[in-house]
Amino acid sequence: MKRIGIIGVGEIGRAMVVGLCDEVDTSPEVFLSPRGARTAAELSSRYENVQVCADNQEAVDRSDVVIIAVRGQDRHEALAGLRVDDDKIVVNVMSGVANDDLRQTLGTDAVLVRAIPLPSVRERRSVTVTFPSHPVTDALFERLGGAQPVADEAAFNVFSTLTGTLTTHYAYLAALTSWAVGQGIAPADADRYVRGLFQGVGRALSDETRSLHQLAADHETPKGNNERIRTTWFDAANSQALDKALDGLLVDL
Ligand SMILES: NC(=O)C1=CN([C@@H]2O[C@H](COP(=O)(O)OP(=O)(O)OC[C@H]3O[C@@H](n4cnc5c(N)ncnc54)[C@H](OP(=O)(O)O)[C@@H]3O)[C@@H](O)[C@H]2O)C=CC1
Repeated sequence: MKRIGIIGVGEIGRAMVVGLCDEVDTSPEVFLSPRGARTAAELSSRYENVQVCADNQEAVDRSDVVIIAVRGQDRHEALAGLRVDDDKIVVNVMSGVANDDLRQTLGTDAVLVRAIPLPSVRERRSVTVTFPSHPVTDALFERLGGAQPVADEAAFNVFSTLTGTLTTHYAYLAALTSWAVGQGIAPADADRYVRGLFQGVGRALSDETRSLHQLAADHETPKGNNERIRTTWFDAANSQALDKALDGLLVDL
């Protein structure tokens, strides 16, 4: 396994380190940038193969694969003046930052791979979309739950748009809970019930022999309660509003 540097040790940087290092037989050497100092210190004390570097350049120099995981707006400050030799492999996880843009900032001919790791890489349970496919980065993300290379950056952006819907899903569950509380149900009871309900739904998703439409149909009695809510709330107007929001995000990526 290659030596891995991480520039930007926040939520996603931490999730990747934990996924790579926690309870595995062999883990790579990991070199962290110093910012996000508390998280970096915690990770280096937890895993003996993880070290915090004096600066971003040292993290790059000691690594074969460099993961750029700062917020997009911080990239110029984080990367300005950084020397990235052409034999490195750079993984760009910054949402909305194209590889051409990053190449200009870094001024390198190194291989650049975009990736969308999600927080569940922490448990090695998340499939990570990548572009372009590269054997080293595909192997890296296989260790974290799977790699799904896509054909071009346009397809990458479609998947990136899909990842923008995650917190809406949680907010939907919170809205259902609030509605029940409004009907007089104790908050803890409503919360526990909604979580359990949708954990069951989540587990059913792992049955890939059934299409999503089939799964919906299997949960629905004709003219029953589920059909009623689906057709009265997730109606054509609501569905079009969702498409419009997704189209808008895709255009802006
Ligand atoms: N969170 C997610 O689910 C996902 C995030 N991403 C992408 O990953 C990137 C990071 O997101 P996330 O982890 O949530 O963000 P965080 O804000 O949690 O982490 C960003 C980290 O970058 C550090 N940083 C800021 N400036 C510098 C610098 N000059 N040099 C080195 N490190 C620096 C920050 O340090 P400090 O705390 O000291 O400011 C912080 O630790 C974003 O571009 C985002 O689009 C991609 C997929 C999913």
